[in-house]
Amino acid sequence: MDFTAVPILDYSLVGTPAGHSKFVIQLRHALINVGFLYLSNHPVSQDDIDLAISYAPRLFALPQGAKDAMKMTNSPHFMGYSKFGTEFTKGVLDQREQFDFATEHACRWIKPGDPEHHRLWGPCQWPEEKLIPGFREDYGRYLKQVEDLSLKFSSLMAEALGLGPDGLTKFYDPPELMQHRTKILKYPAADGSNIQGVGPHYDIGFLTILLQASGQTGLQVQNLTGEWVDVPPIPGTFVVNIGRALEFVTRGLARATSHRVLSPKGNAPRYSLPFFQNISLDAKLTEHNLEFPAKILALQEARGKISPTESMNFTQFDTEPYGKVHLIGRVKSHPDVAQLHYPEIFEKYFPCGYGGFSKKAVP
Ligand SMILES: O=C(O)CCC(=O)C(=O)O
Ligand SMILES: [Fe+2]
Repeated sequence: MDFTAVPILDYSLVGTPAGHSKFVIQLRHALINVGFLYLSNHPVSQDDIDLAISYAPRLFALPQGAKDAMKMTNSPHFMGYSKFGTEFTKGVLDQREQFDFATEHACRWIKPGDPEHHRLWGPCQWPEEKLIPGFREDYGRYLKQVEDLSLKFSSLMAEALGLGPDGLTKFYDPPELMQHRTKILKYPAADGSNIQGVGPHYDIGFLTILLQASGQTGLQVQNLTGEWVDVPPIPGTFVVNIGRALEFVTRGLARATSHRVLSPKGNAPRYSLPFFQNISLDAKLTEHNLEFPAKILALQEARGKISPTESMNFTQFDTEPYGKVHLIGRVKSHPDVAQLHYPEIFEKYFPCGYGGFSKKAVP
């Protein structure tokens, strides 16, 4: 049976042995058949969530000059501000404005010849403290809790896939090297039908934890037959989804699910705060062969085929390290940044420049 709604999983079940087993069975179903789930009763402080949500409109309301001072084109690490209408998904302009942040590190690209994806590590661009006092500290505290949850969740996913709780740890760097990414997103309201807030795509890593930070709908996911299913905001929950890297290392057992956001109708913008959990940027995914129990593989068999989709992002895991695949994704999404900082990769993916792409409604 194909899904017509995204399942809700109750994280508080994990607190007792019987509940833990129940949660793992529900998670197995969600990973194999859906690729998306809501997580309720999670351990992230509701006060910190409310604070993070309260900063989003204030951040976008900063004077344009303050936002431009932290523009992403300043940063070879793809951190900072992207004004409305500068980001592409599969060659079509997205209708959103955003700030990108990541776990902060010194840049790991030291000299020519070092892997290019080592330039993804680097400092963030933060707004001046006096313009939005407390934001950096409060948002950092929120992110740390989401990161901790994401790592616990990886362990639960490993159990659900029959690998045991440590079955996925080999894909992660030690904590001092891990770089996770996050965005604060604003989708302005738009008239017209099916305006592309962000186009159909997959996420890259093992999992994404998304906070829908306003009441507006717009997020949709594609089920097995290719129909778009709404994922409306449910207060008190996160949306968790599987990315392409987990799908790759599990040979399709866990489903990465194509999703998109349609611009909200009416007057109010939609805000969201995704947290993209990365694995090691140096990981070569083909070097790890995971063995799954036959009874779990039978569930993949029972799922049947997934209809073809127009989302074909992140296809190079068989030849490139994870970080390089990540970098290629960033180049395609942010060609203006790539043109300045990665001219050779830019040239490869945009041999005719990117000026020809235009606004298009999605069908
Ligand atoms: O804004 C959302 O709800 C989803 C955003 C998303 O899918 C992404 O940025 O990868
Ligand atoms: Fe996404």
